[in-house]
Amino acid sequence: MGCSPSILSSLSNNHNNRKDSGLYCSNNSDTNSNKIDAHNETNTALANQILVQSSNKDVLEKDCVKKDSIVSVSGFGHITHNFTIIPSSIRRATIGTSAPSNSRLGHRKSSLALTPEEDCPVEPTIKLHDGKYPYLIPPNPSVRALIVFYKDDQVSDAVLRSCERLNIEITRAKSTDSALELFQSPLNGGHHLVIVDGRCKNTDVESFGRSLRSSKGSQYTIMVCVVKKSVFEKDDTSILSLLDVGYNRCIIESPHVSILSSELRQIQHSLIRPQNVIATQQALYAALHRVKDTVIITDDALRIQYMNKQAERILGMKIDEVVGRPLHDFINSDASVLLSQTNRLREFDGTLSFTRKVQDPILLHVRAYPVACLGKSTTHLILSLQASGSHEMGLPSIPQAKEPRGSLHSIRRGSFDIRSIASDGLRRTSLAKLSSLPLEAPITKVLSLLTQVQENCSSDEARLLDRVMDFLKREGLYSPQIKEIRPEDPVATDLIGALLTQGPTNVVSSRRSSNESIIRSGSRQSSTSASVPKIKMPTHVSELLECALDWDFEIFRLEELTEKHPLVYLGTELFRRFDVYNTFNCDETTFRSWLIVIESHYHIVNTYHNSTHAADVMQATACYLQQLANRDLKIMDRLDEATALIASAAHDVDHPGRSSAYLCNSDNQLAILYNDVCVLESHHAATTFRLTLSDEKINIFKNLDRDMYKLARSIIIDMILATEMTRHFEHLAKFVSVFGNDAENKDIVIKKYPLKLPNDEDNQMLIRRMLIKCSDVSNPTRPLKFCVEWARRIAEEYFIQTDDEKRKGMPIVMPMFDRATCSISKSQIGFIEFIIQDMMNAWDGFIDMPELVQYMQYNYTQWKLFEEQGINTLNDIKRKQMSITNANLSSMKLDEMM
Ligand SMILES: Nc1ncnc2c1ncn2[C@@H]1O[C@@H]2COP(=O)(O)O[C@H]2[C@H]1O
Repeated sequence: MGCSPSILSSLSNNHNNRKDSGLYCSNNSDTNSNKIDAHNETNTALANQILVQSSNKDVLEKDCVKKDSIVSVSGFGHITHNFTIIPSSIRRATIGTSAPSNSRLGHRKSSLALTPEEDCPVEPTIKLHDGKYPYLIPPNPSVRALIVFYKDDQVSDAVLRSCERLNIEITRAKSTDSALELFQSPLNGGHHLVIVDGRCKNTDVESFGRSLRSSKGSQYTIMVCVVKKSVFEKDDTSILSLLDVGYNRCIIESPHVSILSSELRQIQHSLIRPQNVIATQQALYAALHRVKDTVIITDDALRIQYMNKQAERILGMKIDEVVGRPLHDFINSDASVLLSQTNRLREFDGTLSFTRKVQDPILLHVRAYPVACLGKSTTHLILSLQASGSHEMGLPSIPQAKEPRGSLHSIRRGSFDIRSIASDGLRRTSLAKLSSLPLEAPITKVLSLLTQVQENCSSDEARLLDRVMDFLKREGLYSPQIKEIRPEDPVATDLIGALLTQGPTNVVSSRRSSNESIIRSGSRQSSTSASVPKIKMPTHVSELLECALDWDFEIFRLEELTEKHPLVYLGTELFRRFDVYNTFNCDETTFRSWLIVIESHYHIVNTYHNSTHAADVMQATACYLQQLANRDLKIMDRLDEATALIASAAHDVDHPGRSSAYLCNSDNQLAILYNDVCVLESHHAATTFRLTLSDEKINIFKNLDRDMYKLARSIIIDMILATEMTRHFEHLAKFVSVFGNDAENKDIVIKKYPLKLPNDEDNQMLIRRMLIKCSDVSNPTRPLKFCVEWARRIAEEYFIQTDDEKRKGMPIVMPMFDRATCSISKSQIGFIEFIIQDMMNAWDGFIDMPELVQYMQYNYTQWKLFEEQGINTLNDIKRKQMSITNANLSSMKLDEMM
């Protein structure tokens, strides 16, 4: 005889599930139901991820009681059920609390609530967390059944008693008409289960089934038909017909409660619960369709499965036009990084250009979250997109200074306050003027497109676009986006504010044509005739310099041994080790003379910004270069190495021991010369070239041909300017957006670099900038005794500036850096937290020097300890230094320190 009843019914069940599991939310999902073959479990798990990972999650959580967060979803019956987005915290808190098991009529619980309910017959213990993302608990409401039996007999009695046994809430109907009415009742309809007596010849069970299935909201209802045993025994097609009209299951009549109970239990587990899950997933898609984020979901083969309304708007396409098509069809930039990251279940964060239907391509900031719903490899990719340039949401906000501190020095207030710059009319006129010029910058094009969009959108959307355009009109789209500074931490606020406050400035780009990566010999002969005093390298100095490439190099010992001329000695050694003389086709004497002149232009009286700092930065640079070379990444060519060493040696030359802000406040000539913008770094770069070119004897560039000189010059200038702290977050953000920000990326970098980066001059520039930045502020990542000494030196220099400002009645750039009151420990904690930590993590992720992070973490805990112990002033620090020296902590091995 044909198939067994359960096989037949499960076939039918699959069929119906497929029909009902469209990814669209609508009150009649049937229209769209065949478009997407959604795998129910997969989608449910996927939906969990969406709820959790939506970048609007916070908003959703905050707004959970607002009307906006209630999304109507057609659920069981044609009553529209409210799906309330419950904050995960609340959701978790409700787990395990008991809900009344049989909440009967009147107080009907939402069948789609995301909280589990206690009357689950055999609720398996559900793990809420897989370590990374919480799971969604499938809803398990008490089941409500509509029992349609035309007369009472042993079978109907057994059905009713079985329902009772299983705590199934029953509504009875004695005719198909009244059954339909009950099912469609707004108050009590929309049952999970309908059991129909199919034994009576006179009733048309098929047409009842059809009518019920066409009732709104019946797509999740399980329909069961009780038939005579003989129907199965005869090879008759009536069972198939019943299944085809929408019954999920046909069961054989039985007067035995035990048989029927077990049938019903199976139905509950295998049919009703999955339907609940599908309904919940549907609700999530409904919510997703309305969120303001732009969301696209693909399957593992990167075929688009879903995009929400916002994505439709941005790409100018309807969901029907994209579903099933490869994501590549819509991306017209290199998506290999996205692929490689997400294939490895790592998130991708970057910018890609997307094709649109009619308009020009659009640059979108993409966050891609790979999700593994089944097994361990990616099954879905969730893409959250934002118009590039408006992704300040993802970046921390600028700290708000409590009070303005002097003209240029307070942190820019309310830089995110949005003002409409011009009225609509004005804006259009000026754009019209601009577009009549024979020039067009990409940003002008973007603005004019946005203005066009504004004409056809709602006033809310137009206001939002106004904000977007305001942002786009600002200079420096990557300007500092600073982590919020805790208001109770005034020392950190002061320091970070002073470091990061100043208008951004453009950095010279250093493009190199592909055939220029090898240094050609210059035409002029090297000048060996210069009368440079020979520097004798005393034995103890040369012994010390054997460790010139160790991260715990004794820089202060060198300062002492060389009577405060460490740069000449260390520089000569490092130039030699990196074969810079050959790279520049220039003799050692010229380089040594150059070092002497550069060192002599560092101010010996500065406690921090003196030539020992320059030597320290050069040494850190050399360590990084060596590490890159050791890893054979071919990131830095010989010119890169030489210019990096030169830039770091000269990066603070002629530093006056006062900050740029001080120079601006005091109308210093340098501030006048550089218009208050990037004053010190511009001066260091200019001084480097002025000194070098002023005398052939020290002109280390003299043997480079013109092109090579220009290239070297642009790299050096760019690197020196990159040490300007006001653009710290900009450089970091760009670096992280290309190379990621954690150690997990180390292997990716190794693998991708040789393939992807050598020709990519922009990326090369990011690495060079990051390299010098991480050298410039490497002091918190050095062994503790060096770290403390640098902190003491910078604090002293800050104090001297504050003393000076007070004496001259000038605005005080960092009022907290007053020698009488300042907590040096606090300043170091803030400096590490806000400036150093993220940067060093990202750099270690790229370069693979875990000691940087280990020392940094150790030093950080020590500063915390010092703070607790009340070690704050210079004298306290000096005392502490003595004990550190006695304990000789710096010579401890890292693992002993941890
Ligand atoms: N340990 C530190 N504590 C506080 N500020 C620091 C420390 N190290 C470096 N800095 C600051 O970071 C700045 C980096 O650029 P500069 O060398 O011009 O000036 C530096 C100091 O102002």
